[in-house]
Amino acid sequence: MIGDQEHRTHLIQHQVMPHKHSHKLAKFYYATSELVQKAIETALQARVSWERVPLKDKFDMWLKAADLMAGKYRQDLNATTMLGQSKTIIQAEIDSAAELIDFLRFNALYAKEGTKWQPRSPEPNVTVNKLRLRGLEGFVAAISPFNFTAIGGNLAYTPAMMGNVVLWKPSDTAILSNFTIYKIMREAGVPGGVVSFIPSDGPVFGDTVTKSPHLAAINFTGSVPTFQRLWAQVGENLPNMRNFPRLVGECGGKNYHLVHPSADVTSVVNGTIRSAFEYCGQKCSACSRAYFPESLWPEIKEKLLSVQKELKVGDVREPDSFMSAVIDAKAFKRITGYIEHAKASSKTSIIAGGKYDDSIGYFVEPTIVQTTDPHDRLMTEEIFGPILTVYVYPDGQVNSMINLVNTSTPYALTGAIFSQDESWLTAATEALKDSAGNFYINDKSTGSVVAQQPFGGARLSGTNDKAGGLQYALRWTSPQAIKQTMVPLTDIKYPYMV
Ligand SMILES: NC(=O)c1ccc[n+]([C@@H]2O[C@H](COP(=O)([O-])OP(=O)(O)OC[C@H]3O[C@@H](n4cnc5c(N)ncnc54)[C@H](O)[C@@H]3O)[C@@H](O)[C@H]2O)c1
Ligand SMILES: N[C@@H](CCC=O)C(=O)O
Repeated sequence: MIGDQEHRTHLIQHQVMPHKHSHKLAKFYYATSELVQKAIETALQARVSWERVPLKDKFDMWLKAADLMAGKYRQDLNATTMLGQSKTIIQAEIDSAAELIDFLRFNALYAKEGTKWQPRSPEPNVTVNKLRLRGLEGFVAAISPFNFTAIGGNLAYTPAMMGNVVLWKPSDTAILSNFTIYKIMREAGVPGGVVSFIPSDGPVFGDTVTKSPHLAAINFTGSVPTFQRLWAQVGENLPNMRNFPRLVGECGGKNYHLVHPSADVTSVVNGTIRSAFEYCGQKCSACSRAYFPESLWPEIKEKLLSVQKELKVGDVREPDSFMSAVIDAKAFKRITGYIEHAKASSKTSIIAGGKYDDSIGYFVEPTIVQTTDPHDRLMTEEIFGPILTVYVYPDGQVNSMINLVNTSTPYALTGAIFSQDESWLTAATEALKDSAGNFYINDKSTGSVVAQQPFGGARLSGTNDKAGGLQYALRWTSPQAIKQTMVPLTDIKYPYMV
């Protein structure tokens, strides 16, 4: 949707359940580069009137949208997320209804709080001295991932709330739920052209927006290679740009659970299973590598295996399914490639799961691998699937594990440490300061909540702009300082010369 118009182009995209043979849910049409260009022009025109809408009226629209999402459209959001993205009932609810509503309400609140602060001038002749928060000059390109419906809504609509116009490219595999958000926001009063909803091939969209001199910002969540490519393209096109575009990118992770010999085994087992396997491990925060002490390993192993056996992998419409199919054929191929690596390597053994089947859908068993090599690709590369790799260390080496955890991957998204020894917890928390943007103590590495644990990581995990936090909304403004006096400037002399 560009402005109020629906455009139909050559390439038809069907949104289907990751269960291959299930019904088609909807048809979408991919935008060409010319259409993306047209959307840029429409956005720039819409910007003029959108900027004039008072912030207070925008907040009212956002709160109205949140009410619609909590009320009459809650089932639509949840159902499209379940069927389109293969989320179980509970995983859809915490994402597309709850988290999205929180993003809308808390960002409005934080923006309101953030805009209260004003600079002061001690000069008696200065009648106005203030900071005006403007939208960015140009347009914002919001590029969202498949795995959280709420993230798509946040990437597009938080910049819009702060006065920006946005081109929103949803992920190919989350189009239907994302379009549902778009329609609700229109019903809540957001005018056409403020956010244009543009399903398109990634490179077609990325290449076009990064060539535009009017690109003001990219708000991206997805994988490291995609963000690196966009960043490089912006750099190449910088000489033609009117701005230095603001680049916000939240990317991948290789999230860890580091367990001390004093840890509570039940918390470790339950936290690790939930973090590694909920939504098939397709959360950027999912635990993918675990470090367990030799002394606790027999008990942890027995319990992990017994819980893993109980996890039902099935249709998302069955309430007792713990997880379902992975998102698409490409993901299935990537994930099963890691399982084949685990089978082939002499340093790894599969201790649970390991089977997969794409005859009726892209199903992969929750898989636990034990390795003797803490630098194996299974311990260092983002898999984004239901595979947990475990390294068992001699208890005496617990402190060298801290250094290993901190240095063996290029990521720094989430991590968790488990221990009942408070002095070790204090020392490890300090030593692991830069290893994770979201750090957990005796809790799993997933499950951040908007406004409770603002989310994002550094190193190659992203620019750490903390979605769901106080600063996020203000990131989408270009502040202007205004000073006014009505007293004539009568002289060029400095005060000490008078
Ligand atoms: N840090 C976070 O907050 C966070 C949250 C969710 C997901 N993620 C990460 O996202 C990744 C999974 O999501 P994904 O598979 O959708 O990622 P992806 O990088 O494949 O795709 C993300 C988006 O970029 C688009 N895209 C692809 N190529 C493009 C190009 N050349 N130009 C412009 N856009 C392009 C895709 O179509 C999609 O909309 C994982 O790495 C995960 O860790 C991070
Ligand atoms: N908010 C989510 C992470 C989002 C990334 O996929 C969590 O903490 O589980």
